[in-house]
Amino acid sequence: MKNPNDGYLRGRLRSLKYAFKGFYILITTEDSIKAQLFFALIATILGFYFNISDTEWCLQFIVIGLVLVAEAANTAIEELADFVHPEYHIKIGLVKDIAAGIPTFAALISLIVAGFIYLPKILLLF
Ligand SMILES: Nc1ncnc2c1ncn2[C@@H]1O[C@H](COP(=O)(O)OP(=O)(O)OP(=O)(O)O)[C@@H](O)[C@H]1O
Repeated sequence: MKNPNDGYLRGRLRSLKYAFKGFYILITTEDSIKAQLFFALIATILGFYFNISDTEWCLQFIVIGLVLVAEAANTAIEELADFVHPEYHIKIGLVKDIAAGIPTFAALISLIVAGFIYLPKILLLF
């Protein structure tokens, strides 16, 4: 929340503090984020193993970021939905289903990118 006594710089620093607080909450408490960080680690190991190019590293990090951002957005929407309406409601169900679609989009795109990067390299092994 905005503090009216804050100047511009102090306001920005306060926002940054809250942003890192959210980041810390996500990486320490959210199982879906932890799972995606684990997959990111596996992808990084694969990247070194197959010696992927600089462009492929960039694409890989972009889709890892996309998936993590999507999971974070899904988490925030779920938290808000549970707070606004903890009881069963068909609209809350719809909101949560749509929110769950966000990381699904990102995951499907990341699978396609992974296919482009790794399939040719894996096929060369046989
Ligand atoms: N309050 C509610 N009202 C109606 N349907 C709900 C409600 N809460 C959850 N649901 C339904 O159950 C599904 C799963 O909800 P939940 O909150 O458990 O999400 P999740 O993806 O399993 O959560 P998490 O990411 O924490 O594992 C939702 O997508 C929705 O269809």
